[in-house]
Formats: sequence, C-alpha cells, structure tokens
Amino acid sequence: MDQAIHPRLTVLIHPLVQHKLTIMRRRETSTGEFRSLAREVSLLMAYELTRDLPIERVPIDTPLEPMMAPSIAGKKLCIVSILRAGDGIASGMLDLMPSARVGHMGLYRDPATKRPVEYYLKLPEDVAERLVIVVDPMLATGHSAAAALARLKKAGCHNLRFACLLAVPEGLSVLAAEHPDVPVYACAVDRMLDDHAYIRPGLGDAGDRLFGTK
Ligand SMILES: O=P(O)(O)OC[C@H]1O[C@H](OP(=O)(O)OP(=O)(O)O)[C@H](O)[C@@H]1O
Ligand SMILES: O=c1cc[nH]c(=O)[nH]1
Ligand SMILES: [Mg+2]
Repeated sequence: MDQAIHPRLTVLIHPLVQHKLTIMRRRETSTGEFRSLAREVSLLMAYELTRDLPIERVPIDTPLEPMMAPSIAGKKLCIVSILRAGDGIASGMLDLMPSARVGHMGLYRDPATKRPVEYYLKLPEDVAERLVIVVDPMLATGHSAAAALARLKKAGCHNLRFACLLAVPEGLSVLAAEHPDVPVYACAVDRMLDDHAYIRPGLGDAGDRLFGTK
C-alpha cells in the first residue's frame, strides 16, 4: 500500500525499531530518553540502509594465515543532516559508521508558507563521488527533503538515499514526483498532516523534543 505512494519506499518493520519508536512518540518521554532512542533507532536504520553496499575482497593476514577478506568497496559514504533535527539521526548513524563524512544543510520551515528556507550549507568537497544518505526525522509536506535532494543533485550527487523516522503519504508523494530515483527509508508511515503541517499521530516537533527547546 505504502509502496503504491512511493515505489522505492522501505518501511523498517523490525520489532526493535517499532518498539523504540513507540516510546519516542509518547508525550511523557523525556528529552534525554528521546535523544537516546533517536540515536539507537538511527543506528538500526543505518544497518538497513547499507545492506546492499558493494563489497570487494582484500588481502589480509590473520594471526594464522593470509586470506582474501570482504571489505566495503569504493569511497565511504556521506551523511547529510538537515538541521537541526537531522543531527539527532546523524549521530546514531555515526555510531555505526564512525568514518563517514558529514554534510550539514540548514533548512527551516517558514511557519506561514510551510516552505523550506535554506540558511546554511557545508558539504565535503568530494560529496559528488559518495553515496549520500540525507537524514531528517520528519517527512511532512516533503518540501524540505525535496529541496535538500535538489540542492545535492545540483552539487553533483547522483547516489542518494533519504532516511526519516516518520513519513506521511503527502510527503512521500512529493518525493515520488520530484525525486523518483531516490530510495526512501522510514520507520513508519503515519495517517496524515494536520492544518499546521504536523504529522498525525506523529511525535510532535522532532527538533524541540531532541533539543528540549519547548
Ligand atoms: O516535510 P516538511 O513539511 O518540509 O517538514 C519537515 C521539516 O520540518 C522539521 O524541521 P523544522 O523546520 O521544525 O526545523 P528544526 O529541525 O530546526 O526544528 C523537520 O525536521 C523537517 O526538516
Ligand atoms: O510533525 C512534524 C512535522 C514537521 N516537523 C516536525 O518536527 N514534526
Ligand atoms: Mg522543528
């Protein structure tokens, strides 16, 4: 059903992911717990997102004998965090992939127009040669993610993936229309957007919950 909205959507139905996400959604979950859970869920997401990375065999010596052992081929990947809430996802992914490069893109949603406004951009120089995982916990209208992906394509990136905690059909449709080539990973697809473009049932404002700003 969700794949009808976005043909390259993967929903992470693993019980650990779903259980942790439920705790994150709860109103009474504290900032500290929310942040730790975001990190744990993101590590699990990174495991799924990297399942198909190309492998090559390299010669190594074990203490007992030489062997040809599997190793990830090519340049390592780059995580691009959509500030500021994306940082809550990037940190968990970096726990699993500590040598990944990291780019930052500052986008905020104009409260009146609900459209993203770019206020910061810093990418690794060789970003175009890397697999780029764009992270932001919330895919709501989809315009922030679509703008981020468009900006990265303009910078020459052609191997892109987008990862979020929660998506809604509206945002998935925007990504399917504007970036059908980009696989999307989400932990859940929620019911709808409300009149303020918040995800329902959702988890509230991801940035505020991660950083305790409200
Ligand atoms: O799909 P969209 O409708 O574009 O909305 C999603 C965006 O809104 C949130 O960011 P926000 O503007 O609250 O910024 P913040 O991360 O600084 O809190 C969220 O983290 C996304 O970036
Ligand atoms: O529900 C939503 C929508 C956008 N941004 C959030 O943090 N939460
Ligand atoms: Mg916010």
